[in-house]
Amino acid sequence: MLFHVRMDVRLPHDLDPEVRAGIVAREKEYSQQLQRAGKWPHIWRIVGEYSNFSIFDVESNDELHTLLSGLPLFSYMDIHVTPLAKHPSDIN
Ligand SMILES: O=C(O)C[C@H]1C=CC(=O)O1
Repeated sequence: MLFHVRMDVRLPHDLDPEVRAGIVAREKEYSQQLQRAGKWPHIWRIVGEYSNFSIFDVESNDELHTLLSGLPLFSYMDIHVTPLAKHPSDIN
């Protein structure tokens, strides 16, 4: 199942810089692990924003929720999920 996910990062401005760097480093490792596993096949920066558009390829809503709620930045993000279905005009 494919999902389009928008993540808007909202880190507090007064967060300790070392804590922030640690969370961001763990987020990168977690994200790249899921990308290597094929669960997170696309991630794009939204120009001018601390936000991304991503595509997740998972077995179920529950799996997506588990993966998203495991993000080290989870409590610092607004996340919007859109389930995707095959378009009838898609030739692939
Ligand atoms: O920077 C972001 O968009 C937030 C987050 C998603 C993956 C990652 O490494 O950081």
